[in-house]
Amino acid sequence: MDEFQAATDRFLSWFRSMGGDFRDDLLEIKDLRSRDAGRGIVALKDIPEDTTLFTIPRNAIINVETSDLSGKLPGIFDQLGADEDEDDEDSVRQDPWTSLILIMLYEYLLGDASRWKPYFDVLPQTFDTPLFWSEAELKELEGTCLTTEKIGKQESDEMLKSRVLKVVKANPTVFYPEGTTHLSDEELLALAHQIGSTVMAYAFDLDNASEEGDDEEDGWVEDREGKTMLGMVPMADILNANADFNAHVNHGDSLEVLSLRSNLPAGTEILNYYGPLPSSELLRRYGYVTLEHQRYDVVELPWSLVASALAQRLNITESQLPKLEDMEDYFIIERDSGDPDSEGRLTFEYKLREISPELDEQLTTFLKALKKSKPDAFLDKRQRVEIYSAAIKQALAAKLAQYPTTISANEALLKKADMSKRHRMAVEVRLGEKTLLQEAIALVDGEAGAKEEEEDGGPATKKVKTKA
Ligand SMILES: C[S@@+](CC[C@H](N)C(=O)[O-])C[C@H]1O[C@@H](n2cnc3c(N)ncnc32)[C@H](O)[C@@H]1O
Repeated sequence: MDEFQAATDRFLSWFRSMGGDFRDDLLEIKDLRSRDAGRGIVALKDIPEDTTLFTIPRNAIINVETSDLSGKLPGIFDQLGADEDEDDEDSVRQDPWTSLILIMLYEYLLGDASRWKPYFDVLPQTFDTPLFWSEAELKELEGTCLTTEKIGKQESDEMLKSRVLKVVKANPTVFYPEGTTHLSDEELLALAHQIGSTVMAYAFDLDNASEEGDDEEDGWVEDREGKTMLGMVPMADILNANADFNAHVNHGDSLEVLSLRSNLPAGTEILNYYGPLPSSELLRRYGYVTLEHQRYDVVELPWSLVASALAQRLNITESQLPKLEDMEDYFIIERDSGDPDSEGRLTFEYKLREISPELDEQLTTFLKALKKSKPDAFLDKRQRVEIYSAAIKQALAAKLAQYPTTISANEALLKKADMSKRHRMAVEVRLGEKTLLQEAIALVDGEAGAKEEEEDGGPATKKVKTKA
């Protein structure tokens, strides 16, 4: 038996010793590394709807309530969520994130003495999230929503140093068991990143036991800025996830994972749901992409591209364009993708129905202001409509040109067998965004034609609103 399987077996016995229930008559934890999916849980038999697949007692969860660290450093966790005290130089403000990272660091450094050691042995040590990509790998994401700022390496370095490392270094006797070697700053930061990334991809937002029945978002962390309690939930986090999913986590006295579908055939992977995330965000948080998430892809169109297209169309310099208050810098373009059905299936026919209501509003206001400040900028409504469509189309084309390769080059790349996982994922993110941009250009062309007909007194196409 290889070490991977041995670690899985130790984890399963430990899970049971903590009071966890796992239906091994129905399920198995499988090695899915051949398809880059780590461990996952697969049905051994056909499973009917609403079957409880496994149950996790709350004492098996790692969080502020179960780890001894909160008893050892009460001051740190008592002020969870409180505002930073500017006058107190020693005060280090913690949020649900940083407190869970501290707790995980503490338990990890305890080694064999941690109650959760067999669980740590099945958690990952390497990640494919862009935070860990080389400069050359990151270059493949050029043009996409995953900007350096969004990936946030510098920001997370600073956050970990000021809130996590500071606490560890101030309390060495708490974090380092007797006789263990203290880590250098560099080693500690690397470990904090590893743990931070585990929390990002594995932690659950824990509903309070008393709020039973409130199962919105299946308990997965959705609002990472919020003040809710985060926890690591062994076994529930062995589940992989997709936009098309078939299981659901119920938060009660214990956490229960239930099947969602009227029938889950033997051999099916049990899948959780991380929410309607675009490929870029799935990659940023979890380090993978899937075909099913592509419907949720988004593009960020900068206003600067629209403004420079306008200036070019009107034959004026950008500095001659009006300056309005409260201008948006970016506009999100996304399809109307609907929601998965009650069994987690993607039955809704997704479609791009409008470019962006916010861009429409800003551009319309902008063109009105332009007409006021430069009455000869365009003659009539028809010309304004033409300029409106042409500027958006030109901005979309300019955005399309910001990606390193064309759609056909991307498609050819994806047919190559020898691409690295990270390169392939970057190409898929790029391709998804470019496909959406092409749909957007086609939509503008269609709408421009319809508007011209409307101006000429012909039939008008009714604009359909996208989801709220
Ligand atoms: C909560 S864990 C799931 C268990 C994980 N497979 C493991 O072996 O520990 C989330 C991580 O699993 C992987 N993952 C989840 N769903 C996946 C999927 N549908 N395809 C590929 N990898 C997936 C990603 O690496 C993600 O960061």
